[in-house]
Amino acid sequence: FTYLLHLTHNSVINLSCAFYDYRVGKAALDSVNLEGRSFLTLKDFNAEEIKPILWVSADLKHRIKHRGEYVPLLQGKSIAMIFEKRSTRTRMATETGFSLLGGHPCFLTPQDIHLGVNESTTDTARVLSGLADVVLARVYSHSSLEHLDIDASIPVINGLSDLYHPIQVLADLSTLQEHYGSLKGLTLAWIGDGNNVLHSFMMSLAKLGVNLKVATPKGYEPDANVTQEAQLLSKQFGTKLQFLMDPMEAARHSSVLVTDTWVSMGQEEEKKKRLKDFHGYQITMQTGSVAAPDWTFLHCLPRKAEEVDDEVFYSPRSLVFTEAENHKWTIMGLMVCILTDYTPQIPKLKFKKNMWEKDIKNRILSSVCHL
Ligand SMILES: NC(=O)OP(=O)(O)O
Repeated sequence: FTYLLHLTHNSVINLSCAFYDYRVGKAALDSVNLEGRSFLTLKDFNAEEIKPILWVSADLKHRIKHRGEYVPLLQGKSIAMIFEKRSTRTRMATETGFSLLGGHPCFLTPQDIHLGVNESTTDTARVLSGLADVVLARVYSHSSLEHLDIDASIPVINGLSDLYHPIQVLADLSTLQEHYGSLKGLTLAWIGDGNNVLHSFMMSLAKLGVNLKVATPKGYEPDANVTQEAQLLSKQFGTKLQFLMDPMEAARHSSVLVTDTWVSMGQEEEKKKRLKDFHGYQITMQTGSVAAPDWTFLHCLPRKAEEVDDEVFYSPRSLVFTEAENHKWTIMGLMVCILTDYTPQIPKLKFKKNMWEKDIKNRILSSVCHL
């Protein structure tokens, strides 16, 4: 019942947000120009650059999915998609999204191209720069992306590296923006491995006013340099950042519970040890029982039951399938931002709640508590 009230409340707030800020038009995007930019890490993007990507993504979702419009913004453009590793979501999201916007995607695995076999990264980067408009690459080592980016004259997008997974976090931010109507003030609890997705959260959340609590087993903490950078960001933007070992402590009063695989691609040999080390980190309804009343669950997928049980994973709290779909709209939004000078048609998104909205929420919560 409490959750239903929250859903109703959020719908009212989202509706009000939709009519709140109507500064539509080129002026709103003019100060930010992302054309020609590479997207290797959210570390390189400030809040005023992240927000337009989310806005354009929401706009494309609205125009194409809800209004059924044809929006061929990428007509005549091609993307080279280099995948050193498997993918379901990123591949499908990029291929179908790029095509939907009128562009041409080319999927390239190490079996299809000379890169890494008999052609250098430098030469491949220069050749692709003449044949495509953008490269998206999923690589083992982040340095491969940096190398590609130095030698390519077209934008390079990180489709996942050992250090960051920024396009995943764009999908997650857009999912939370859709669900909560704003991001500022939320607390996200990361429970699990200190991996590339967490690193991308650490490089972006503070800039958007989101607090972060991280619970990892000993030995699985995030990268030390990323941690240092995140601590500086949290200080700069006045958000809370905590590193813990206790999953329940991380979940306490948090709005968003997030986990990911305990065994990433390339770590299969460590599986037995990892399953043992992560014992007690599974997200269940008991974890949720100490979270904020309107808590939700995210997982970038693919998911294993040891990380989150079925009860949470398939519950209304779980936003995972919207999150997977939003991978497509946010990749499309990103591509449009870096390849065109498009201006969204929907009202600018609102990333911060008004005081009166907070007041309504508090009143609803307190009346529920008195029932
Ligand atoms: N979340 C994610 O990146 O999924 P894929 O590995 O299927 O692309």
